[in-house]
Amino acid sequence: MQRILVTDPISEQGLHELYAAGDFEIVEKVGISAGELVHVIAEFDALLVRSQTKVTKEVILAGKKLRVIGRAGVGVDNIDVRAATKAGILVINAPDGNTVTTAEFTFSMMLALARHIPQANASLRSGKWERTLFTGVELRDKILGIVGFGRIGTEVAKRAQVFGMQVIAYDPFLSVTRGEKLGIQVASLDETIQKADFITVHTPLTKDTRHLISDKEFAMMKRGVKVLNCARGGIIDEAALIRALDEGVVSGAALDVYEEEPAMANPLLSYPQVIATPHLGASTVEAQVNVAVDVAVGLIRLLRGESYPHTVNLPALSAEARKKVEPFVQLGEIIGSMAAQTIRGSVQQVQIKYFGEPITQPIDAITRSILKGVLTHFYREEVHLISANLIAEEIGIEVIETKQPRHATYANLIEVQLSGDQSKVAVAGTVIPGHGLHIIQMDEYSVDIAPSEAMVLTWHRDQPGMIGHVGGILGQSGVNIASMQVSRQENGGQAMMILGVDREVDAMHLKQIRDTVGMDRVLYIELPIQS
Ligand SMILES: NC(=O)C1=CN([C@@H]2O[C@H](COP(=O)(O)OP(=O)(O)OC[C@H]3O[C@@H](n4cnc5c(N)ncnc54)[C@H](O)[C@@H]3O)[C@@H](O)[C@H]2O)C=CC1
Ligand SMILES: O=C(O)C(=O)COP(=O)(O)O
Repeated sequence: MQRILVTDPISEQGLHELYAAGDFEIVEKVGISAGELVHVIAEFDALLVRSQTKVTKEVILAGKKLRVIGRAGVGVDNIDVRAATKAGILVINAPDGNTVTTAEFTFSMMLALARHIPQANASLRSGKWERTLFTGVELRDKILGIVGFGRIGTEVAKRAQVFGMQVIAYDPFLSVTRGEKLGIQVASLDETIQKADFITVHTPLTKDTRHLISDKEFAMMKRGVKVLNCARGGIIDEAALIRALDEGVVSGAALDVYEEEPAMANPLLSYPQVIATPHLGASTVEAQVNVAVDVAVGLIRLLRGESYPHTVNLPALSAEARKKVEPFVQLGEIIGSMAAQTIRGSVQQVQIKYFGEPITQPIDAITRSILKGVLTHFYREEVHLISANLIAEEIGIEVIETKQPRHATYANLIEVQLSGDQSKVAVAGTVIPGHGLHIIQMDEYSVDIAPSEAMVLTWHRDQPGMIGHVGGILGQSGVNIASMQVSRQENGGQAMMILGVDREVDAMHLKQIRDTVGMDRVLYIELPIQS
């Protein structure tokens, strides 16, 4: 039975999905220490977290059976996604379930900031009646700068417009056309923060967004600006924010997230102009049910070998798309593997040429599979579809893809050309409906053979008796020949033979074949054929 470990508080409904599935063992260890997590993770197939659990490289390396990490929420910055990718572990999240909740929360913070509600509440409770001290500002006619215009940024903008605010936004993926449609101004980061009266950030925390708002940016802002961070601690540089508060550039800040959480001793908490909450953005009953159910369903589906749309480190495919692309994915791995096993020396470049039907498919899936086929032969650790691109990048293999709508002869064709320090090799294959996968080109040789798990390849002189001789040696070794193709460049010139065999050919008999007069090269290869 597959085992799922839950280490953060997940709504009952989400847990119910997991228990009700019936085919998993669920272990709840909320609040587990980092050390204990590293210790126990080896026993689990899946891990379910929110933002408290730090899924570090150590946890991932210790998770020998781990296949999926589920994040009940959006941000995955508490998970070492790169390490998970390299280990072939899928990371999934639940990005839709808490969008409105977090946008409503951000808006509540903006109103609270504009009207000093938390400070006034604390003042009255301490026995004071301070009406003039807490004079606020209207949101109407103010400019709201939104940095990061994804799901949450968009929902915040809609609410701001209803309050009569003008919205200006910066997001590298936000087009002017979309901005016009939504009635907002699309601008650069600098222009956004220069013009705004309120600035709110809604990007993920990445190496590019860490300290996106720092001293240089605060220096550009209007004096008296109010800033909000209900996205991730670290997008706004906290030390720079302190300086901006001290200098009076920032007149108020609303923070839900911190560079270090829990934020027990954060100096920003001592500033009366700062209102602060303990990472509550997604904490509504509704959002917690949504994200927990979404990610629980995702874990169940993926552990059962089905698909889930919100995969962080592997493009998601619908069941229908998967079915269509599957034959090309299989073909890709086979020809990648065949090319890798036939090249002499190392591989520096993988050139993939797609013709016809594959270009209408999610090609990333085929390319990953080709790389898996190539790298499995060279790389010391297991290569997965999830890790293939990253491993190729890390070991410095250049990957070039070209796409042609048509091929002169075949309705679909994939060619993989490997170039290395010593040689080059090209293998091409096609999928023939009703007849499966066919290898149709091996370097300059045209062939037509269905790939099989075990194959013998020979390069030799085209001369009488070669086929019989090789067949005889294989027969003596007890290896049955299941299929065969011979191809030559010219009569009496260079030729090659590809044989599908029923089992492995031992070294002694391979040497006998190799020693045949006129034989240049002999290889026994094994291909990743899926039954
Ligand atoms: N306080 C809380 O409890 C919650 C916080 N969050 C945080 O909010 C973030 C955003 O969530 P969603 O809107 O759902 O994600 P999203 O992926 O829909 O939107 C993020 C946007 O940021 C943009 N972006 C990325 N890099 C950027 C850059 N350098 N400059 C400007 N824009 C950039 C992206 O293009 C994207 O449009 C999450 O990553 C998470 O960290 C999310 C939910 C709850
Ligand atoms: O979904 C997100 O990114 C959040 O920040 C929510 O975090 P949480 O699940 O409440 O710890």
